[in-house]
Amino acid sequence: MTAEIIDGKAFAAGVRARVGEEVARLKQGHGITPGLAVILVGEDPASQVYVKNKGLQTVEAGMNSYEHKLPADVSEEELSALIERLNADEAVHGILCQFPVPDHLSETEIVARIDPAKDVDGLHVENIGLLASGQQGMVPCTPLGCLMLLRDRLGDLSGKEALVIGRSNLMGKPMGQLLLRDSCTVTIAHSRTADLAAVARRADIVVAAVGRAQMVKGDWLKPGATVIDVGINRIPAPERGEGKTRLVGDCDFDSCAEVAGAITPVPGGVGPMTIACLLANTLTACCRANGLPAPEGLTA
Ligand SMILES: NC(=O)C1=CN([C@@H]2O[C@H](COP(=O)(O)OP(=O)(O)OC[C@H]3O[C@@H](n4cnc5c(N)ncnc54)[C@H](OP(=O)(O)O)[C@@H]3O)[C@@H](O)[C@H]2O)C=CC1
Ligand SMILES: Nc1nc(=O)c2c([nH]1)NC[C@@H]1CN(c3ccc(C(=O)N[C@@H](CCC(=O)O)C(=O)O)cc3)C=[N+]21
Repeated sequence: MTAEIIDGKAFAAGVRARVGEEVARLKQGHGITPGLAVILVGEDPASQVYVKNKGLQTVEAGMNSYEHKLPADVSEEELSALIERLNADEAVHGILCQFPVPDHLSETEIVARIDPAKDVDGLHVENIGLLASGQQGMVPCTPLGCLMLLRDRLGDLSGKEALVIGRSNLMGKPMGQLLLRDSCTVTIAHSRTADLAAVARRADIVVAAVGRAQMVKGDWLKPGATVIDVGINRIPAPERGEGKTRLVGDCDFDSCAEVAGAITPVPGGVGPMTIACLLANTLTACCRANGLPAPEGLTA
């Protein structure tokens, strides 16, 4: 069997277009423009690229983008003061602090200071609690993007055996919650899981969020399984020239594509969906802040 390639890049473009239409409607009907503030601490080159892309796509969707670049040695007090200002700013509906941050700052503390209603990353304990208890909050962007791709391919997910590999707060845990909410039978695996290959062989859905290049092999999969590869790993690519690198996922794409029914590529799979869902979450937050119904199909 040769898997269908799930085109996350094209799907994400569709989500962004839909967000753009809803933003235009908000502007016309209510005179409101959603705004997203992104905070970048330090000068990590990969983070700079992501933040730039987020800003460009935010503006493309018709929303306001506010970038706050802080020096790597910014104090916790200064960062907190900025978050307080953004919490109070009515033009700002979403706030994201790009991670990782330098070691002297605490990601937990940063997230705790963001107004939960503006927490478009869905990382605040209030949003985690709302998701875990089946209530409406902000859902983390990457799991939301994965869920959209799965629903699009499989329709109703109820009764499916789903395996999430990885238990991080950012990815594995919320992904498990979302799949449970859609009535999958969910297994969350991690570094202590015994015989991961045997667990994977039962799964109709495999979401890999491990951070280990090409770890999941084709012979671990149930034939026809749907595979969502969240991993973004840069590995040496001497075939492209000396010192060159390329991006690969957590799945060994070639062997997995022989067995899976469908699989997301890296790049061009989950990554673009993350940014599209960030825009969708900002729109959702803006609607809720203004007492308007959030557009359907753009949240979980
Ligand atoms: N496409 C996108 O938009 C995004 C991509 N990513 C990518 O997704 C990947 C995961 O990210 P994140 O969740 O933040 O990573 P973390 O490092 O926070 O979590 C990794 C998880 O994988 C588990 N793990 C590690 N090794 C193994 C193993 N050998 N077998 C089984 N499980 C293992 C760990 O288990 P334990 O808890 O036991 O240590 C941990 O729960 C990364 O490649 C990251 O770059 C992340 C966010 C967004
Ligand atoms: N507060 C916070 N929230 C995040 O959601 C967050 C973060 N910090 N820090 C870093 C991770 C990683 N992340 C990605 C987003 C887009 C792509 C993406 O667009 N990837 C492209 C390729 C990009 C490239 O070529 O480098 C793709 O997969 O096709 C990847 C990874 C969001 N993260």
